[in-house]
Amino acid sequence: MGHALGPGQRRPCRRDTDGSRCRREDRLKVPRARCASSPDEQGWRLVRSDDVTPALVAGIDSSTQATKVVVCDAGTGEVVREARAPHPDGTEVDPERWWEALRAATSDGILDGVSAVGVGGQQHGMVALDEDGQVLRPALLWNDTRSAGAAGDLVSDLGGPEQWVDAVGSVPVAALTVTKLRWLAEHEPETAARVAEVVLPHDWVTARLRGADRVRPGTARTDRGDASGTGYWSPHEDRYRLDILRLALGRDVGLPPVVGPADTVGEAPGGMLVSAGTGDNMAAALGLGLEPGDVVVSLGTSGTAFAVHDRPAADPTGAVAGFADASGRFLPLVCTLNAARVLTAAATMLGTDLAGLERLAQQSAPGAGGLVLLPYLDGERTPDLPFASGTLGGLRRGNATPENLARAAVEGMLCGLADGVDALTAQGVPVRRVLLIGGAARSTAVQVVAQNLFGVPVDVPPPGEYVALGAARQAAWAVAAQRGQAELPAWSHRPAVSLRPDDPAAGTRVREQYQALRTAVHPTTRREGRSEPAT
Ligand SMILES: Nc1ncnc2c1ncn2[C@@H]1O[C@H](COP(=O)(O)OP(=O)(O)O)[C@@H](O)[C@H]1O
Ligand SMILES: O=C(CO)[C@@H](O)[C@H](O)COP(=O)(O)O
Repeated sequence: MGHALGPGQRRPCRRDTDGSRCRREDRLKVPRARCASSPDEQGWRLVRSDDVTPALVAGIDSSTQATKVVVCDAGTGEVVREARAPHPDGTEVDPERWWEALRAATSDGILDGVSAVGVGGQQHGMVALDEDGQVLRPALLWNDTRSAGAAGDLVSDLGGPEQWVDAVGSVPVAALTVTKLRWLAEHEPETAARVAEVVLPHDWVTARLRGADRVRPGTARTDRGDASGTGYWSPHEDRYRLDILRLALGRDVGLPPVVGPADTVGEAPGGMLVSAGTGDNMAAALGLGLEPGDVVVSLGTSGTAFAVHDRPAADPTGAVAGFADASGRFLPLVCTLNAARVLTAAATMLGTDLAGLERLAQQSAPGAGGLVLLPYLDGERTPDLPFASGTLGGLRRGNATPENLARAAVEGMLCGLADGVDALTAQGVPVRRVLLIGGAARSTAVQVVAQNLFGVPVDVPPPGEYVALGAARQAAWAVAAQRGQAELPAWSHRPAVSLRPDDPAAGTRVREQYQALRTAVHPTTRREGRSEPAT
């Protein structure tokens, strides 16, 4: 990687080349790897402030579709460099591809001069390692629904949804790691028998950042946020539920220890500190600096609605997952399987691109002339319909236009998340504004529809990689903690575009027609559709 100095190598600082002398009063302390001048007694190297301004931290978002990297000023959070590289499509992937994407994104030296790095990763993915740290099979990702049957079985095995909520805060669906382990035990027993340790995508990438060519059992670390998405770690008890791991896999295997939010888990070969990292939604919460009353609606590969809350969620309907956050609190979250890629699919159907879809959608009216799309194109997680497909309802000769189809796609994607925000409200989460982020939040058509759909003001922060930003903020926190500062560094935020509802009745009508079609097509949800459709 561009940043990686070999063991013992040091990058020269400017003092070495310009021969100037440090004055005591303008010295800063920076980690050892940043500068080749003499160490002081604490092992920090003293360098002139203009040599290290700004002190830099990096955040990595290893998400479903891509790896994104931001490098920030550690003091303010201002992004100074960015890069990205794509991941392969699919619902299972060899973790090596994530590492290759990270190498590609950082190959031009974007991490040069960075003092600490953190990783936010797609949640739930099952990375199964053998006793040598070799990956045993491609990681099964959060959006792989083949473990839906295992999820249903596990719910029954423990005694029902309430028992799951009591144990781990969430009712298992195919997304959760615990169901993937049960699936592995049932469908690939020989592989299951060789598993020595199970880690999550961010745990794996973080361990690789520390320089190892493989992730040997016992070396990876995780955090509360990502651990809470496994289904075998309890957010309210702060501990693994090994009985549940056994229920899924039939035996014990190694799991990464859960470290604290501001902990450092090691150093990269060039000397960068590596922070604990977390799940991507938890990282986004850090990147946005959420306040009580803020609910994030993120429109990436997944759609998520979540908030930072002071107590764990407990929703036996399974709509709200009772996750932990990356700061020591909780992160009640609703996730849909179909978000930004609904728009891509609709654009393909219309023979256009995202810009074309955007134009068409804005030429239609709220309600799309009665055309409604249930956008369950990849099955759905919330509601729990893993093998459902999309449904276009209300189609008439008079409304069969490209404009209405484009609008119905945007409305359908957002209605599922508006239902998600309602589910958070039902859990006692205060909802005073929605923060709209993720790739599809860049779309003006999405913003126009969102404005009246949530019943509260919608703020659209400037386009940015908030997962990576949050991971970088965690890295800055780890650096601060090493200096004895306990608080999460305060970072400034650029102002959001604020959208006030101007026709809430229109939003209500859009949601009502969506709910009517959903009820007609899927009258029950929770236990329905768990069997794969006949082919
Ligand atoms: N202007 C836009 N309008 C609609 N969708 C967009 C736009 N820009 C990006 N996207 C979509 O956003 C998605 C990527 O969003 P992102 O939040 O980065 O996802 P992830 O974190 O899952 O990788 C892609 O599916 C892309 O097509
Ligand atoms: O499963 C969830 C949340 O529970 C997803 O949100 C994944 O964490 C993937 O995120 P993106 O790639 O869509 O950002």
